Amino acid sequence: MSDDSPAADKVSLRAIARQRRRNFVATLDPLAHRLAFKAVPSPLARRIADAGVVALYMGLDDEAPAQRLAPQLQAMGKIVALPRVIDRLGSMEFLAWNADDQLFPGLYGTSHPEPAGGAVTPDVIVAPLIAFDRAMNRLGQGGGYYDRAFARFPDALRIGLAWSAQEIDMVPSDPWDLPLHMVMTEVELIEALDQ
Ligand SMILES: Nc1nc2c(c(=O)[nH]1)N(C=O)[C@@H](CNc1ccc(C(=O)N[C@@H](CCC(=O)O)C(=O)O)cc1)CN2
Ligand SMILES: Nc1ncnc2c1ncn2[C@@H]1O[C@H](COP(=O)(O)OP(=O)(O)OP(=O)(O)O)[C@@H](O)[C@H]1O
Repeated sequence: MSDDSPAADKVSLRAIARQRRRNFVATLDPLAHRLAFKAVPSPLARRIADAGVVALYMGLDDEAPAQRLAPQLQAMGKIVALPRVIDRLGSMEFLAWNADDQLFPGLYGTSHPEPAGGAVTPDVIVAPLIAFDRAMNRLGQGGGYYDRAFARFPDALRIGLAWSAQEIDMVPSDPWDLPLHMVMTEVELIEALDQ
């Protein structure tokens, strides 16, 4: 693989973008951090009006804390789900979750709801990311978990959640990468132009 392949680009971009995210979160005003990502903006609420199941994720480290959207989504009548990593090869399922349900430790330091309830089909997938661009490309952890979930649930609305500092000029795109429909940051909601 040559050094200018998208894969090599992605590896170096991940390191740069993770560092930028870390610096941004470390210097963010604590009150601004505490208030971020708590409310579902009205254009998003309208867009997901007919959705039954919304998949969030439990924010790790400096990730945008998607779980904070859960109470409002539940008040809107949505079933909230969280991912469970099934193996180290990229398989993941989504499990229904109430904000007060216990979580269990999973792979890669993640935590997930009790699997006995069975997997659900998401109408909306809120995805973590390392970086995004205005063309709605998403750079993830590199495990291909969300790429595969997007491919498996092609009708789901794909929403990236990120701190504004995670925007970069261009995320290299591979053939399997599906663009996001929306990106929500602590300051704006970005919608794909063609949807
Ligand atoms: N909060 C949160 N939950 C999530 C994800 C995520 O990015 N954030 N995932 C998003 O996919 C899924 C799996 N999580 C992952 C988390 C970390 C790595 C990781 O650190 N990968 C290494 C390389 C692989 C390895 O260590 O074997 C790396 O990027 O250096 C991979 C997947 C499901 N749940
Ligand atoms: N739909 C798919 N089916 C099978 N493999 C896939 C699919 N999408 C991506 N992959 C594989 O996943 C790997 C990681 O892809 P990539 O570097 O784009 O991850 P990412 O989008 O940054 O990470 P993630 O989706 O986990 O957050 C690649 O090796 C790719 O071949």
